[in-house]
Amino acid sequence: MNYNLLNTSTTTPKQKNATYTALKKLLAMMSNERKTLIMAFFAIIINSSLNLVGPLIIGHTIDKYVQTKQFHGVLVFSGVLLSIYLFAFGTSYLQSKLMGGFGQRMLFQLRNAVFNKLQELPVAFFNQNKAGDLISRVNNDTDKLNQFFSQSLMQFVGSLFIMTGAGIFLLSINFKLGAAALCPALLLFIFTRTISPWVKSRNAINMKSLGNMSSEIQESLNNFKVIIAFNRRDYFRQRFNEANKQQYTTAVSAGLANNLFMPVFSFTSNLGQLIVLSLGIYMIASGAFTVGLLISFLAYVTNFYNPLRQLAALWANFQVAMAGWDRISQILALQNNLEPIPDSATNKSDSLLEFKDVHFAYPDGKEVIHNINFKLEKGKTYALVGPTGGGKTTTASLIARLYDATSGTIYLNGKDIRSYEATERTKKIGFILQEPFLFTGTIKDNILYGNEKYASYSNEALIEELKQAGLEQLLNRFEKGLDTPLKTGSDSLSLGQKQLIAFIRAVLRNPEILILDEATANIDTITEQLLEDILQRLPSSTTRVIIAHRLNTIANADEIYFVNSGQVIRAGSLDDAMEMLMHNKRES
Ligand SMILES: Nc1ncnc2c1ncn2[C@@H]1O[C@H](COP(=O)(O)OP(=O)(O)OP(=O)(O)O)[C@@H](O)[C@H]1O
Repeated sequence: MNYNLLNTSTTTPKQKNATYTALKKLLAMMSNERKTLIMAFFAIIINSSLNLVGPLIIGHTIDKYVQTKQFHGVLVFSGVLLSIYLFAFGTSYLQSKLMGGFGQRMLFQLRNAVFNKLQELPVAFFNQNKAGDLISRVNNDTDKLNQFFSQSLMQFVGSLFIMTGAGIFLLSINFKLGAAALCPALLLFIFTRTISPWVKSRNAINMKSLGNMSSEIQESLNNFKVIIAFNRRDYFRQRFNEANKQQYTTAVSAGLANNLFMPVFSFTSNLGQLIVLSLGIYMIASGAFTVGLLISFLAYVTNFYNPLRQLAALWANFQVAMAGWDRISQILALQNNLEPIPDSATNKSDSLLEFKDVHFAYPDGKEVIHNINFKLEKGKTYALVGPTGGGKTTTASLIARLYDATSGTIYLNGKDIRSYEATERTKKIGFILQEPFLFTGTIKDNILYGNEKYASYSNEALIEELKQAGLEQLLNRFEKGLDTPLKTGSDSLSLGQKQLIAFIRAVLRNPEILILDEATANIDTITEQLLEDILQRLPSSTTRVIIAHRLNTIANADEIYFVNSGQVIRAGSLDDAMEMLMHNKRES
């Protein structure tokens, strides 16, 4: 499955209905907000109606009371107008409050939905996408939608309402003149429909480049030590400058596209007035129309085109929001291709773990594992040795089902490894990675990560368990023991210390298969010996898979596999493995 979001744009012109489909999906997510939306809708309709009657009352007051100097009537209608304006203020406030709350709840829900989806996706997804771009989608793109919904949607509805009212008045006073006045609006409609996909694509490109810029910032912040050590500040400054420049260009282009609506809408409004004026004067001259009617007609044309002009700005916001939604829905539409599948009854294996005719290629790369076959038995220790880039980590990743084989089958306890639920599989297989990742929290939080069995244990009870497994000596190396605070990305711990915590975490889970991928590479020889003793004390049924470059670490292995150029060969003894490594070195 292709997880590369930048190669799966949903904004191609081919997908004509993409906006509407996206909108429908978005509204479906908001189904529990129906009551709020209906209330806000009525508030804006009442507000718009009040705004429509205002001028009528003013006209009526002038004609009936001002011209006849009946000041009592003027006073009464001023009071009526004041009440109307106060009521309009109330409905406008209510609408803003409802939609502001709705926007924030939607933002909260959307960010949760996108983040939860990210948690579900497999390693291949994260290999193919940059963290900076993903952060931009979770933060910026969701906010574009919030802005549209909290600020623009109901204005959109209100403007549409006033415009429709004015349009009906125009057509009912004089159909022919009304139709002529509305003609430019038809042209405008065609123009908007034609240009909208282009405007949306400008906005999509702009958001993509914003994501790209976030990736640049993220990369340089993550690797600041290397940048400083190699004095590459200029290089990153230049890369950031380029990304920023590109962002500037795409933002200008999107801004121009968004702002194109406004002058075009103003022009059509003026065109409408001009048509009414010229035709109206002609009709007055031929006796078919009156001056009074022409004045009210012009007022309605203004009432029709003014909200239309406002709609232009709102339409641009809508395009920005839809481009954002496209980018969000790309993530939401992804499926984890590592979901459990039904187990096929054939070709069962009698080993603890078996690779049968396994081939593997990374999603966007060439094949790196070629037709490998090997078995792991219960309780034995296996070593994977071989040159850098030979395929050891990839083989281990396949055992842990971080990826699925491109072809062939991997059996765990005789069942296709793909048929296990993730919780069951991760309980059986423990993996200590080359670069262990620790979360913000304490050592206790980190070693109990994903371990339900000990989640409710007190420190004392947990220390007792650690003692049983021989792990307490490792914990004692940290001043505050279980309560030692850790910070993500902080350098308060050495790599070796991090490896120790990852080791305790994996061993405490008591997995059936424990994979150590260069897990002791940064640990001193004495501590390494201690780890070796702990490994020896694991239950006799535990199978160990050790990947190591230092051959002394695999001296106790029952079986050694030589992994080179995507092939896994049984190496025999440690001496044979050494010979294979030396031979490989001489050849390369
Ligand atoms: N995420 C990835 N995407 C594409 N190719 C990858 C990825 N990870 C590894 N590879 C490629 O797969 C091949 C095997 O890599 P692997 O990490 O399995 O080797 P290794 O034997 O563990 O190396 P080392 O001893 O350096 O850890 C290499 O050619 C590498 O370039």
